[in-house]
Amino acid sequence: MPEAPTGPVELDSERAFLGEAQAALARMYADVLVRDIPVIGGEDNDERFTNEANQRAHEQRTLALVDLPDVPLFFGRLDYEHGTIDGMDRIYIGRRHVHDGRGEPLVIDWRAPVSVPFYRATHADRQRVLLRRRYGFSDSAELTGFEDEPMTGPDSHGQGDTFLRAEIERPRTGPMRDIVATIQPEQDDLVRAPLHPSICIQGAPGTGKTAVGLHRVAYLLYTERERLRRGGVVIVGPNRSFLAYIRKVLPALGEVDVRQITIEELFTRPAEAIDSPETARVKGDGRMSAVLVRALWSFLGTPTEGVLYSKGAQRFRVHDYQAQEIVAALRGSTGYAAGRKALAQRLAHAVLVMMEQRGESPDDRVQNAVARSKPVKTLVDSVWPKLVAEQVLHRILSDAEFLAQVAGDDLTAAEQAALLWAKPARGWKSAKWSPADAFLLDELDDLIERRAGSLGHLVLDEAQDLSAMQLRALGRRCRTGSATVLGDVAQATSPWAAGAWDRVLGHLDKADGQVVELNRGFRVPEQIIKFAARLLPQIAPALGVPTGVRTVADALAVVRTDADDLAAAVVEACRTALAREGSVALIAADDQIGALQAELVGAGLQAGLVGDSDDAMEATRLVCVPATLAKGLEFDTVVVAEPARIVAAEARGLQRLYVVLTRAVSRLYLVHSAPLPEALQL
Ligand SMILES: Nc1ncnc2c1ncn2[C@@H]1O[C@H](COP(=O)(O)OP(=O)(O)OP(=O)(O)O)[C@@H](O)[C@H]1O
Repeated sequence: MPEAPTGPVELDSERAFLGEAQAALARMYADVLVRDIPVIGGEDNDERFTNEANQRAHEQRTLALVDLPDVPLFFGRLDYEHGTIDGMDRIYIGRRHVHDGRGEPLVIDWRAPVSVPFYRATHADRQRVLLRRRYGFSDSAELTGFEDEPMTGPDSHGQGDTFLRAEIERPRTGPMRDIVATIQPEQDDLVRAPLHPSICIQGAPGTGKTAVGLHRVAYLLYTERERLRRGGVVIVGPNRSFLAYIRKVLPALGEVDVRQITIEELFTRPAEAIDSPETARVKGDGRMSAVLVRALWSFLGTPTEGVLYSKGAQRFRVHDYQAQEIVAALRGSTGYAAGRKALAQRLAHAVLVMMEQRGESPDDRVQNAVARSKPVKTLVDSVWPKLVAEQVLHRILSDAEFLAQVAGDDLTAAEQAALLWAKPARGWKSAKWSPADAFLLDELDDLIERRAGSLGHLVLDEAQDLSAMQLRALGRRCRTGSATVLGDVAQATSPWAAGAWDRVLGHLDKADGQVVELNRGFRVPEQIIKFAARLLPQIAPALGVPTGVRTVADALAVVRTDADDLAAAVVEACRTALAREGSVALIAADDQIGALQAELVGAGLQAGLVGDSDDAMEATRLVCVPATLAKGLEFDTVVVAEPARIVAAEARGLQRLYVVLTRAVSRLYLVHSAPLPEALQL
């Protein structure tokens, strides 16, 4: 943060206030620790559940009040016109609410309505604010200065920008930081957007999508805590390295109860087989949903015999044509399992009607007994067999004739061929399922027995990579909740990506969601983003060129070497990068990164490998990143080795390169021996 032009006396008094607030937070923490947790006597399920919930709430409240050593308690101040807010002309704004024990607030939560002008007030619309003050802190959260922006005098443009720039360029040392002190107005709009409808944010690299998504979660938990507590909030990210990178943002904002997981972790079936990219693409395609419906319902037969039910000497016959009518009426009008139950009940009901016609007055218990009787069960089992999802999918993937019949016009012959197993498992129980199969099975599970899907809010980061079938599965878990969808179509690297955002929202079953765009790039300096954007006409021609909010001197350097000298040039570039402050990454194709890491270590540099452990990015200042794990990450300086090899590694290699080139906050060194992709040649 810039050293602010402030008088030492005032700075001292601000420091004293910070000390007071810290002492107050410590008291709040101590109060919660000693507070008794209510315990209800008894051991039945309800009581145990309530006791556990109370215990959990207490633990979370305690955790939320821990004073994190490197997170300042407040970052801003607003001086209001007298009388604007009850009893307070000045508020300190921080990550959480701190009070003095007598009900007087010392620090106001950034999410409270009175804090909004900190982010939104302008000279043209100052919202009764007289002065906006921003504080600077050292890495150990020591108050080092402040900068004032009087809102009444002449407009001193750019003070906020100086702060923003300093905050972005503050050297990175570990996981992602929150941006609560410098949220920009266009970001604030999205952070504070209501829970419904869902929103979808398309944004170029570094426009703050992830940051906005996380702050939005914190905001929604503040405004809708009760509603969201019931269903829960889940953040779905592309891989463990990314989740490790963002894991500290919400706790720093006082929110410790949000699950952050990969999509595979949300679905519990272990993946034991691997699909080719083309097979995975077809399995992920939204057209598969119609194929699954047809496949499932094709297991239904037509009754050729009716039911003969005997009670004592009496016989009751439901004719085959009656059974056929019942099956036809039920087919497609209910879930599969519910239809099976309903068939048994309707057949029993037909028997009951006959009993009544013969003068009996049977009740519900009789109907249930008939529904469970052998003749009814025999018909139901043969016509509407009990099924599990695996049985249906096993048949689709192993029986070419069956697949052709249920594929209808939805899949081409080549697509059907891509789906079929080369060596089908003998039975469904011994089949090995791939990651893409998990979503087909999930959809079949739901077609068989519809699930509730009660998540309160779902955040999907890097959503451009999700397939239609993945999105449908996610949407099913959040039927009544809402979603925040974050992504960039230019960064779609998966062969199964679902496509345009309105389609993504449709697959999620949130077609009323609003698509908004962020286009000010905060992370990447202008020179680098312009360079990377030369790939856009090939990878995402519909997108405009993003803008960078900063330029950095010597941001981009391209080094050409012979193939034999590549490793040495990479080591050299990493050494140069390490001479500056902040984090450094070497990014290379997955099949090259290991060898380059060995070269770095051989040259005496400490370099961990992202993907090896959750804390790889904190363990060493220089890390090696396989290109496929770079998404969503950022580093002060990035060295990219051999871009052509990154491009050649996969079908959407140019998109992957675009991701890789846009990871740098300050500097990008490109080291290559093979020619650069044509669009990047200088
Ligand atoms: N308002 C802001 N104030 C300070 N830093 C910001 C702001 N907005 C974004 N940043 C910073 O810019 C960087 C990029 O943000 P983020 O990772 O959220 O972008 P993204 O749009 O998700 O990028 P990508 O598409 O590459 O994943 C982060 O370091 C973030 O902290």
